[in-house]
Order: sequence, then structure tokens, then C-alpha cells
Amino acid sequence: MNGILVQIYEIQTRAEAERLVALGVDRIGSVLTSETDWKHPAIRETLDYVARTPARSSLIPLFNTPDAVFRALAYYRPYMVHFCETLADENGISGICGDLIKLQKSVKGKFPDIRIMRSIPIARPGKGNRVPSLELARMFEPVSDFFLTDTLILAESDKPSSEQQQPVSGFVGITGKTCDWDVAAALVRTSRIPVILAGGLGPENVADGIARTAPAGVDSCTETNAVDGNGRPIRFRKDMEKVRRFVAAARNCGGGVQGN
Ligand SMILES: O=C(O)c1ccccc1NCC(=O)[C@H](O)[C@H](O)COP(=O)(O)O
Repeated sequence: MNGILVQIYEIQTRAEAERLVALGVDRIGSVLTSETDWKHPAIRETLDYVARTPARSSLIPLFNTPDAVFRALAYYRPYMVHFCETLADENGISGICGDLIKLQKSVKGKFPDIRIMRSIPIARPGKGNRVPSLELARMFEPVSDFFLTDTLILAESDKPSSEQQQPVSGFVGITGKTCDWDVAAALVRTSRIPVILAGGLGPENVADGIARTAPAGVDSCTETNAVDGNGRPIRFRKDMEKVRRFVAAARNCGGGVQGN
């Protein structure tokens, strides 16, 4: 048994959050998919419910216009806001990073009680050196409370940019694929803030991921989702048995360190 944090996305209803709390999940993540259609009483009810339990909420806005982010944080009041922009590709660091660092600083100023998680893009195994993940971490560390590793799909040479290769264009995540764990381990070793390992984790590989990278926590979305008749993950619907096995595997692997 260890003190590793277990975080599960994407939870949009109180009913699913109740089941995750009962399974011992520490962090329950919800997502706002649209800047214009951002106000969802059912999602707020989910976060309000989580606030009354030992678990903590995390909220991803899939937009970054400052006023829209501030409006959403004032309405939902999450324990943590989680930013997931791609930040880089094989051509280097994106020009948007300066504005995103400014945004995170403003969030810290306006909402000092809300923690900030920043996803750090890491390429697929064996390709980690093609993305400046550790450099990005150094840039964002002063304005972040947690990092989350996530898998960046690089573009093949004849395809449009990496940004457009992600499941949600411009954002890193929900690929169902692992990242380069050597880079994730280097991030854990060199980071002053806790690192959550994510990207393609499920009940079968989470113990390996912990053993290889020694993170403060682990995160899962795709590999703990329910699947359709063709075996494809269904977004926004969890398979509670997979979540139960994920929590058990993470807790019993003997690795990990205590985060907060
Ligand atoms: O959850 C989303 O809708 C989302 C969309 C775009 C970028 C990131 C997003 N979620 C980020 C998460 O933290 C997921 O839990 C993470 O990507 C996990 O990856 P995976 O287990 O491979 O789905």
C-alpha cells in the first residue's frame, strides 16, 4: 500500500462521482468542452458534491481566453484548475506559452485558493527527445502547483501539424497511449512540484508506470472508460470495474510518494 494519488477523468455527473468516491479515487476530473457553452449546472453539482467528500475536484477548461476562464472558475470553484494546451511540437515551443504563463499568474492572483495543474506534453516511447518537455516544465513551474505528463502525438512528415493530430486539436490528452516514461521519470526527478503520470494508463500498466517513473500520482481517462460494441472507448462514461482495478493496482504496487 502507498500514498499515491489516483485521479480519474472525465466525470460530468454526480452519480459517477459518487461511485468513484466509493472506490477511493482521490481526484475527480471534469471537463468544459466549450467556451460559449460553459455553464452546466450538472457539472457544478458534481464539483459541489466532490467538495463535501474526502476527494478533490479538478476542472479542465478546453479554452484559454482569460475572461472566459475567470468566469468559469468563479462559477465552478474547483479545488484545482487543469490546463492542457499542446505547448509544443517537433518544431519547438509554441508562441502561445507566454500568454498561458500570464494566464496562470492571473489565476493565482484572482483565485489564490484554486491550485493549478499544467499538462506537460511528452512524445510516444522512444521519441521523447523530439519535444522540449523538460524545458516547458521549467517555464511553467513557477506558476503551477502540479504537473501532469500527457502524450503528444507527433505528426508524420506528410501530415498536418502535430497540433491537429491530437484527439482535441490544440490540447494534449485523451490519446489512450503511453508517453516516453524515460522523459516522465526525468521530469519527476527534476521537478520541484509533484508530477502526476498520465497517458494511456489503465489497470494493466499502471503498476509498471509507477515503478518506472515514481510519480506523486497517476491519472486515467481512456483506459478506464466503458467501450462500445466495437471496443472503442466511450467518452464521458466510466467502466467502474476498470476503475476499481486501476485503484487497486496503483495502491498495491509498492511505489510512489505522497503528494498533496
Ligand atoms: O478530458 C478531456 O476531455 C481532455 C481533452 C483534451 C485534452 C485533455 C483532456 N483531458 C486530460 C486528462 O487529464 C486525461 O485524463 C488524460 O489525457 C489521460 O490520458 P488517457 O488516459 O490516455 O486518456
